[in-house]
Amino acid sequence: MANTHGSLSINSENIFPIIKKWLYSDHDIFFRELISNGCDAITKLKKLSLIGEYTYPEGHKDSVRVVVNPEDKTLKFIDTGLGMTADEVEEYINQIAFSGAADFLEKYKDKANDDQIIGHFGLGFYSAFMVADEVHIDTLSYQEGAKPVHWECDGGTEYDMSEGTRTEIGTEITLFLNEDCLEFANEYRAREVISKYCSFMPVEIFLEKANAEQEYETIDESELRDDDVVVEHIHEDAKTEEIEKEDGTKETKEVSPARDRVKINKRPVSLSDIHPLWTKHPNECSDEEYKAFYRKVFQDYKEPLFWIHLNMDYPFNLKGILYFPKINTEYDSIEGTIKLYNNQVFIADNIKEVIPEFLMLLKGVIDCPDLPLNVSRSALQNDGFVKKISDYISKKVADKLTGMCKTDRETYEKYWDDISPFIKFGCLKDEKFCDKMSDYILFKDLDGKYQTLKDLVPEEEAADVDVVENPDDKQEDTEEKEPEKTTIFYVTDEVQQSQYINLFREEGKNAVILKHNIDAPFISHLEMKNDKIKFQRIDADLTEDFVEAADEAELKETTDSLTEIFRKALGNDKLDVKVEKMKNENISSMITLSEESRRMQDMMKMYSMNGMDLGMFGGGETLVLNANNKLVQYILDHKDGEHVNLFCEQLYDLAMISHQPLAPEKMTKFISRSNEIMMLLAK
Ligand SMILES: Nc1ncnc2c1ncn2[C@@H]1O[C@H](COP(=O)(O)OP(=O)(O)OP(=O)(O)O)[C@@H](O)[C@H]1O
Repeated sequence: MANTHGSLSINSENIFPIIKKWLYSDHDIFFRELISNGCDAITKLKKLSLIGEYTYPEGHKDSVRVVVNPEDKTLKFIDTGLGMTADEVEEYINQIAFSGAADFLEKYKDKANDDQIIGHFGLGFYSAFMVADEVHIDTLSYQEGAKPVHWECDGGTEYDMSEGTRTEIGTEITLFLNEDCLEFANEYRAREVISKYCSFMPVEIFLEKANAEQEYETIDESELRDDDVVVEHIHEDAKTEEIEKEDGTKETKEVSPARDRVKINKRPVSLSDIHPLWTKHPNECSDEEYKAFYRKVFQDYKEPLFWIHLNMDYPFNLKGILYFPKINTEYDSIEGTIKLYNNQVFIADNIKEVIPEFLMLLKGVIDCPDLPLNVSRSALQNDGFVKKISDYISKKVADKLTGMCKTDRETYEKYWDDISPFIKFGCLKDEKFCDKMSDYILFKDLDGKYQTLKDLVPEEEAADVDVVENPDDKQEDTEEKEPEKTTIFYVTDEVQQSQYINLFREEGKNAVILKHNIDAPFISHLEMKNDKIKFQRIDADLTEDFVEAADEAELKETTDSLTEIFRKALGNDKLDVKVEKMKNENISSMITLSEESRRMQDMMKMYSMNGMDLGMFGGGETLVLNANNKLVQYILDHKDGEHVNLFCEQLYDLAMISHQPLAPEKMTKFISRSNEIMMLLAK
């Protein structure tokens, strides 16, 4: 072949400085591009062999070898693929790849940040110039009579091509690293990058260091494989030990038998697992394999709760495994990772255009060969196909969860506390998911029993509820009525709200426990979707079940007196006081705060900045005093008594404590007042 010198067919004077600058943020990506080109070439040759166009030489083994050479500052990528003829180098490298790179730049030159390009697919071979001043290709095509080709380019727009010296079919790409990128010739750095992008590529990948000293390992002769290079056969004699018997005599015992061992050249270990678990059929995978895969990929040594294996061929190809990790109760700290692959080539973590947002709280891998990846993220967002993938994934997750709830309720309940924040978040984010899940959301009650919304609000009851709850409320039929609602009582803190819980229990009533941050927005969402239900925290109001019927006039009089006494004692003339005759006479005082006010306060707290005065959002609480309680009666009868102020303050604080945590200065006062009261007792 005649030596050629040519000019690459692009307009720009020199695209390489642009490529370098452009893709600076993750310029380790050239590893992926070059290794996946090698894998593609190997796959193509395999196909040719399958259709009888090519026969592999004896002992052939597919591999991509990456050879780092820190002394020479080079990096080589050597594959056993189909290679290229001179014409092909001309076409694929000089013309197509360059125009690909030029197209790429043309398309994205106005985009401000490179995050908009998924994985920079389409840049391919020329990504090598992101780190190298000069690149050589040495290739030999599988085609009969093909001559080896040597190609080189020093990062300008000119290349040289001549006959090469390669004798094995395949391609070797040599990068002469520029000074800024010498790190990539470091074995450990190279290993790190290859592990990041190529852990599951479909071809074995071996990393080597040029001129490294040969390492050895010793194995049993029975384990010897054909491709091992034997250095030495070693016969090990049996090992014996002398032991003293009970009667004092000695005996020689064999501790390990004689064996034949072989010293061999250390076997290279592939950096890629060419059959990742997601490519297998779910029936072929054991629980242990799923767990081991999880540990390996996510470096998480806590066991996942369970997993969903996605496996579909139609209408698009998608495989993957989603794990539900064990989380703590604060959903803010859940940090998931969904790794996206395209034909076992890693693309990126957490691409929100493809993976539904709420699923990012999980950990998992998704391989979708049909994804159009050489487009910008904004284009992906508007791509109907991508939306279908995303919908499919969330549908599958809902199916798995509902299926589990139906067929294995016990396990579902066992996991519920861990998975509920995730499911509730999903319901807030994805209407379809919410609709599918709505009958499978569990509510844990005060007895630790799990119930669905249907159990809590049977349909007939919801429809008839006006008869039950509001017998007097027979409005004119013509007027449009608000639908009557069933109230579901809930507890957010079992310790703090224990006084109310006890009241509920005494009356044989139940409540559900909703103590996670996500529950507040979640119940609002449920109320919005279902106009027959209303959630009310257990301390929002005293329901009629807890109080006795009383003479209204008498109660009003008592209320007026107690209001005056308490307002004076607490120095708060806006204090709301309500007096009730409660069935349980041991309760002296309680705080109620209407559901609406409390939710508003909680919301304000959540959105308020640090250091913002929350005092302005306080208030609205009502102090409920029990007219049946002896201490309250004492106060009423001794309003000018010596210690009445002390009692009033203490009663108020005691009521407040079971409603919300006391502010620091109030807590200090409460403690010193308690001491004072004990002192009085001691006298
Ligand atoms: N190691 C290789 N062995 C054989 N052919 C190769 C090799 N590397 C590149 N080629 C040829 O050069 C072409 C251009 O490569 P390049 O990496 O630029 O783009 P691509 O692989 O087609 O697409 P992508 O953008 O997805 O990488 C390839 O399509 C292939 O035909």
